[in-house]
Amino acid sequence: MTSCAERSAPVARVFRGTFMHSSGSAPLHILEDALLGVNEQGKISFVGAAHEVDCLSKTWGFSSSQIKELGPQEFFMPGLIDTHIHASQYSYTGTALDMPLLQWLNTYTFPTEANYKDLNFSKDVYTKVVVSWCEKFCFLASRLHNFCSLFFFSDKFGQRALVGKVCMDVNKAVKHYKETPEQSKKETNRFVHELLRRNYPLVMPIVTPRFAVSCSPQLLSHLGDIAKNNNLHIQSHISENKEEVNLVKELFPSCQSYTEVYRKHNLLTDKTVMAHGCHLTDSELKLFRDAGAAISHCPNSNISLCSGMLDVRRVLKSKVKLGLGTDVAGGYSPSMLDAIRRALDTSKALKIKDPQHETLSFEEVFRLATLGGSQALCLEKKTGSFEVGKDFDALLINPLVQDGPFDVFPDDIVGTVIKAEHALHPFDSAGDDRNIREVYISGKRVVPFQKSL
Ligand SMILES: Nc1nc2[nH]cnc2c(=O)[nH]1
Ligand SMILES: [Zn+2]
Repeated sequence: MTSCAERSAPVARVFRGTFMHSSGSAPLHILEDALLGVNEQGKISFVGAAHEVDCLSKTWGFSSSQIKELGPQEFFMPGLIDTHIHASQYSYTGTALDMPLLQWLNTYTFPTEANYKDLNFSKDVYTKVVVSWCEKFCFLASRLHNFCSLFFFSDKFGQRALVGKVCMDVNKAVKHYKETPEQSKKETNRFVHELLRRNYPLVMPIVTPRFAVSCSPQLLSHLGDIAKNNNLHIQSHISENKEEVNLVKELFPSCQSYTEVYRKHNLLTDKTVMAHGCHLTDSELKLFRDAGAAISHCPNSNISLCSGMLDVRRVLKSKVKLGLGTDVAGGYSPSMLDAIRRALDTSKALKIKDPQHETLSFEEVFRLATLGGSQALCLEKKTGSFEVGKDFDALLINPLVQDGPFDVFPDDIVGTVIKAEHALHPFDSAGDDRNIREVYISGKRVVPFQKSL
């Protein structure tokens, strides 16, 4: 909480109610009857107790009529951060999950993604993607063609996003769906510079080699150079399935491990997030930790494609940064609430296999979906929790919404700190969009949508 005395810029919004968020020291903090101020730049100016209202209003120059009061059962939580999702696979979400990874890519993914050459098709899908995913801040992995419309729509709808152009120059199954290393380098440079030139406040480029199987060493080197020269984020896939791991060993015989392939090409940095990592060895986890690179845990996809089960406890003990991802369409749900549930399920399945396994707590998974995601994307100074100076990225949750997905009995959730926690559990376990009354990104309310958008 901030003291009453430190004032910088005037506040634009003040909220009073319950706030739930995480920190490095505790997976869940519940601030009851708190006041939170947001300045005109969308940053959190102060977090204080409601009984300090007189002092805070004098310091920050707001009147009591400006305070927006939450209902007794409502609470704010940080926005859910999806650290890995394929915008271009949105059109077949929930279908075609009957094959293991490499066959699935060849049979469904590559032919579908090749259709994005059609500008109308790509615009149609990308608008729906950004609108339907607005309950969280996405991290969108785009593909070879027409990716520019994706960052345009992200900006238009006030979405925070890292947008990548998928790069691949090896594709034996769908031969027309690939580029040469030179084309891929040129297009990535064009994409990066166009996006940087537009200077969108919340949309940034991310360098995206698809994965080592579909990239030549030459292409990996080009992409590593682009990321390094422009200090960019990097995303890819790693050690998702055992067949893929063995194939990478064959394709890159001079590298000690899959992780080494990326490290050698300057693609393992503190701004790297790699999806999956189910089969990483201890020495690979050490490479991740040393580089400050992160893993995106995508449990729905890992189960749906029978890829493996990531031992999150082991990753956390190795001090590797970790967030959650939906990995649509390998994962069949674009909801981060689903990712939370599947992460808990996977942790429990590991316990069934090995009774010594220490399952993740509900609160730990909540932290992975919020603060963990911001750390994985190297955005923890900007978002992920309600700290002064961070952007106000938040969901306003009403567990008692009429005709909602579950019943909560008001007497159970109003009152003490222990009881307030009981509002979060049913939302995370059984809630859905109906419970998300409002979404704020960088202080701006983006849901419900404004008609002018
Ligand atoms: N789940 C998943 N894994 C991949 N590995 C390489 N490409 C992909 C993809 O599109 N989805
Ligand atoms: Zn993926």
